[in-house]
Amino acid sequence: ETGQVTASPEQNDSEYLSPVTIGGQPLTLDFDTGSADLWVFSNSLPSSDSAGHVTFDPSKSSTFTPYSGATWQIAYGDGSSATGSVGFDSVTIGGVTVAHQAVELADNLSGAFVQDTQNDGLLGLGFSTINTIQTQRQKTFFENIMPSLALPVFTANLQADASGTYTFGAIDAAQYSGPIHYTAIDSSAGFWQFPSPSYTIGSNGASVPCTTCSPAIADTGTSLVLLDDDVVAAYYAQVSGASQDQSQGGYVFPCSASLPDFGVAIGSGYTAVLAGKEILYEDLGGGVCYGGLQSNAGQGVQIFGDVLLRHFFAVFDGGAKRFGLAKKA
Ligand SMILES: C[C@H]1CC[C@H](NC(=O)Cn2ccnc2)CC1
Repeated sequence: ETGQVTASPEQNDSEYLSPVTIGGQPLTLDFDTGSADLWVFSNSLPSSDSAGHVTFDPSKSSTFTPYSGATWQIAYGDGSSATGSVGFDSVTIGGVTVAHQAVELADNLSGAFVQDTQNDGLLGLGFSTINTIQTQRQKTFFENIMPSLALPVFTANLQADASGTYTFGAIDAAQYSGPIHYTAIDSSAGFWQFPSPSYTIGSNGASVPCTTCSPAIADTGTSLVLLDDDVVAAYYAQVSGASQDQSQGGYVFPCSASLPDFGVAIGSGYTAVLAGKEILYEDLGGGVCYGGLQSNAGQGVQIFGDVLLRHFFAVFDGGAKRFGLAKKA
């Protein structure tokens, strides 16, 4: 079987939200390849937290079964967090159903989630080695559905300021053109992780090999591209007027600045290039703009988020354990 759903951007394309049905109840979730928990706003949240959100009410689902005693707690790279209880229910995405999916019910969450009222929770598409359910971690939707899919894959075709697509079980030829450039992934840390041994700056920028470059992860749940400090410093050294602004939390530059192209190696065979204008992430006002490339704060992994992914067709191959990028159709 195969399934397909829309991926609708929030402001600044900061995240993408997709429709999911849980126990017959429709919710809108952020599909996140950088984590492995499926959690939802639930009716056990105080109304001050759930106001404006759609909440899942297990008592209204005829197929929900509690996982008594199980708990979960997650913290994300942006400092947001959530905790709660667990049950199992039927989860359907684009017509594809997992009958007994672990569904994590939030009964406490951080302010960032409360304020983001279009988001009713997250659906992790990473590997279940990093699922946070205790005392027995549970599989992701993709791991559960994989054996039933025509192909053991899902693809992400995110768009800039427009609705895109997640597809499960097929690599839709209508969504890309030319070759898919694959790299093997190492899932041992729970991520779609691969080496990124070089980068390029400028339109005919020579490839700069970096033996010390941290491995990269493909992370649909992160808005920006978060790079090793020396790489991001090398980029903004080429942007006149750029500076690190602690109050804005990263590199800013005059909105009128000329931005060089930037390319990152996807494994050792392919460099994914972003046009300079795609590095302008947000206009902060007063002629100051915030960059889409920022530091990973020495996390030892480079995080290739939506600023990169939305310019390509991305293939997450769970069967062959590989990740690929292609030009969009
Ligand atoms: C080391 C990496 C750090 C960044 C992590 N990504 C996220 O936290 C994405 N996310 C989801 C909700 N809010 C943010 C992935 C691991």
